[in-house]
Amino acid sequence: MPIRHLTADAVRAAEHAAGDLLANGTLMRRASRGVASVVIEELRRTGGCYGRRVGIVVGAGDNGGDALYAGAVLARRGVACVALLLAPEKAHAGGLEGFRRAGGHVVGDLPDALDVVIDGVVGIGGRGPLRPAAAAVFGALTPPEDGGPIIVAVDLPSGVDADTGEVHDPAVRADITVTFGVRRNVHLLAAPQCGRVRLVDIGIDTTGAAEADTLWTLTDAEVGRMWPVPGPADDKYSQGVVGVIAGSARYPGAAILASGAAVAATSGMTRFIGSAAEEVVSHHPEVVAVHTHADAGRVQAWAVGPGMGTDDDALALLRDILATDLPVLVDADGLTMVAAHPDLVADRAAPTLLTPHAGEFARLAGSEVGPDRLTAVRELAHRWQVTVLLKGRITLIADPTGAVLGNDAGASWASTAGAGDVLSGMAGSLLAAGLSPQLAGAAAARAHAHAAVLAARGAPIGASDLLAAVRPAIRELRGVDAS
Ligand SMILES: NC(=O)C1=CN([C@@H]2O[C@H](COP(=O)(O)OP(=O)(O)OC[C@H]3O[C@@H](n4cnc5c(N)ncnc54)[C@H](OP(=O)(O)O)[C@@H]3O)[C@@H](O)[C@H]2O)[C@@H](O)CC1
Ligand SMILES: [K+]
Repeated sequence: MPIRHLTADAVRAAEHAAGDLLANGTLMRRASRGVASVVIEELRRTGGCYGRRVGIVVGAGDNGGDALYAGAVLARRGVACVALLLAPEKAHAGGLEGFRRAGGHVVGDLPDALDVVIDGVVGIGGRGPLRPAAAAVFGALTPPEDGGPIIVAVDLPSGVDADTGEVHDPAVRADITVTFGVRRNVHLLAAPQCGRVRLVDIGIDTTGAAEADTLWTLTDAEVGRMWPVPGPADDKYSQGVVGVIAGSARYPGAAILASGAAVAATSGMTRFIGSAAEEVVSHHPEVVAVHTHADAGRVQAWAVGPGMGTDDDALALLRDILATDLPVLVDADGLTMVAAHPDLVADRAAPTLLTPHAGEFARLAGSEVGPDRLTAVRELAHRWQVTVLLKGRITLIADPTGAVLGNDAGASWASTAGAGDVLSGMAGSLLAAGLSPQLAGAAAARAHAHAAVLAARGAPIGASDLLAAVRPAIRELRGVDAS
């Protein structure tokens, strides 16, 4: 089952559906025990609980209540707990009483030399950036890498939007985020700001949430299982033939990278059309490369665009390809032409996957992506009735129905010239193998990100290194031990 992320409204609806468990405070007690056990685990990992020091920053709502009840659990374990109340008159009364009774102290300033700071400023009820008092507290902390406390956020790092993941300035940057029942959009969309996300079961049922309130992520195992590999009855044609149109004789790089990635991603055949046909074959002799569409032979899907140029010939070729009833991925120069001639995709009934980065997206949509990337990508896919893969550290893939899959690359090593060409070839290959545009995009994004991490191992890479790591990445996702 893919991992589900919900909007704040959908989370609240699930909490309300829990009835008495919400009303009698059971949900909050479970949530706070979850926060406390994550903090205890962290303290044990670094020497134990007794005599360690935890500071709690408490806001005006139930998020502060979670933090105070968690402080009470910690205080009973012998942790020295202090709480700074940002709005003393609004602090959660039951939580504050429990905290004091367990031996916690309320302070006017956080002391130095804390081991952990708990961010209980705001959760899903927060709006906008940290207010000045909270900003001053977090701004004064020494970063963990310089010996300062680690920051554990309750539900989400305060100052980051629960639904859009917009990181306001200022906002908390957490080392660990503890959330309850189900992940929120923020945990994917602002993953780098959340640190490690720990999900605590509090006994709510979130399965009834509407698709419009849901953002999905595939697990590695799911990507591994859906990756097409040859079966006993397969031949080179039955696995899907992909056609790549990329690069030029003058700039053959995109052609070589995209077709190489298509070869690496699946075992079927790769065809190529373009003026760089000879260069492609010299790098990848298994590619059947020709100069014109008329000579190309049959394919099951096309990946078109990287480095192909935007002149009249390129436009005519793109028009021909998009006029077929085959699945087509359009990237880079292809997107520039589609942005200028939306009629190219307007009447397509066959699956279409557009793979823009933020700049290309703005050209297609007519406005910048903005801070709400999720809504932006959903709207463009709906408006154009195509699947849109918006690239970034967090890649979002929206289909025309509004369903969105997201992929956190986990690192930014793939931010290198030519990496997009590799993604096009991989996703095109998966389209040819019969995956839907959304699954092809999401699976390719996951394997691409994994390949980047494997290739980099802590040092910068180029797209050729990334390409070389595509097979090892697929192997790992499939759980195959190659040794
Ligand atoms: N319901 C349950 O049983 C469960 C709930 N759970 C927990 O409750 C949390 C939601 O609690 P919530 O609804 O009380 O909202 P919450 O996020 O604490 O704060 C909102 C208040 O903060 C303020 N404020 C707003 N923006 C601000 C800013 N930028 N900077 C500073 N302050 C700001 C604003 O107050 P104002 O000062 O404007 O009057 C507003 O009223 C949820 O995330 C989870 O942790 C769990 O225990 C599971 C069970
Ligand atoms: K928080």
